[in-house]
Amino acid sequence: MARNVYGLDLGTYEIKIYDKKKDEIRREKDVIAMKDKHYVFSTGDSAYEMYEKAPENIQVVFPMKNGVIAHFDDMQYLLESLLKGERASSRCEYLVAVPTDVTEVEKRAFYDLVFHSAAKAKSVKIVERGIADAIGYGADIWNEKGMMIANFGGGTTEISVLSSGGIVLNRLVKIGGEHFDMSVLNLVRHHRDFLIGRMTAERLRREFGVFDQETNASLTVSGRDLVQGVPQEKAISIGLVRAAMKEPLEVCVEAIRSMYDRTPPDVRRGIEKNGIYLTGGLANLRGLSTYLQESTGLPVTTAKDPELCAVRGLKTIILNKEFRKLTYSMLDEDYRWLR
Ligand SMILES: Nc1ncnc2c1ncn2[C@@H]1O[C@H](COP(=O)(O)OP(=O)(O)OP(=O)(O)O)[C@@H](O)[C@H]1O
Repeated sequence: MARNVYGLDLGTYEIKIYDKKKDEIRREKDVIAMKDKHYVFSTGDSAYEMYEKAPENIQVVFPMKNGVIAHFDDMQYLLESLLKGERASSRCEYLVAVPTDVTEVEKRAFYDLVFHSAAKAKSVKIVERGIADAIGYGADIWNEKGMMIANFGGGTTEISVLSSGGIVLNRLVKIGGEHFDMSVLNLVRHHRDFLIGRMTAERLRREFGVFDQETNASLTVSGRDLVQGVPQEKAISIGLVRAAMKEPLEVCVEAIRSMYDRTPPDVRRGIEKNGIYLTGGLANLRGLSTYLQESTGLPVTTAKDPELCAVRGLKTIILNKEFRKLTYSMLDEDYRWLR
């Protein structure tokens, strides 16, 4: 049987898989629900639906934390269940996008995860996620002499400066959608004595965004009044949500600024011309590009379906031989030299 090739973008919030044989991209929440800490109850989107609603004996676990694998066994189970049907068939090839600014051990964990999840993996190749993102964005990575990609994801913000097909600078900031949501949740609790769930905080963040829009808008959400201790509905103002997002946003902007300052002058000229390319699901956040443009003074453009940029890049690499040299195996003797 002909072997299949998969492209894997294992995100903190969502797993995206490109299946070459079917020529389709699948996505599933990176979540697993365990019953009594031992038995898998559900995985992916259905497990995410249970978050904050499940009975006490069901624990909803997020196997990735800040862009790296935090619960190896859970992640392995999740990946196997997403790739089920393939284990018994022919030996498959895998191309995995990994963040650059992580330790060797964390990077190796991605490799081991895929190699041991799919029993018959013929090969597992790695590509830096910043590169996959740039290719998925549609950038001419071989000839472009300077570009900056900022991937705003669920648990991280990865900023990469690329030139002539390689990464010049990269930084993984451990702030993503979940930190914005926790910040909203905490501010609402302190200012209104009102406890909301993380999913409600996400809803508020998505609704209000970070820029534009009328300033006296509000959204009524359910939660628990901490003074009376009873469930209630309260209107949460846009001002409170925006105030909560200010601090994490500023950390990301500061990281972009400092990377830009460290960029070599010739590469900088390219960034001045092209501006910043925004990718990752959080790039959908209303007003984010305008906010970044105003605070960095650089032009900013958002990718189409920004959360799928990296996996689209994996697809392009898999389908085009010329991109293969951007990938490497962690088994290569000269792996360290390659970095
Ligand atoms: N339309 C939208 N508006 C606002 N936020 C959104 C929207 N769509 C997705 N998001 C947010 O994007 C984040 C997920 O993005 P993405 O799928 O790129 O993350 P990930 O790749 O799983 O995480 P990471 O890259 O940090 O490992 C979530 O926090 C989600 O709330």
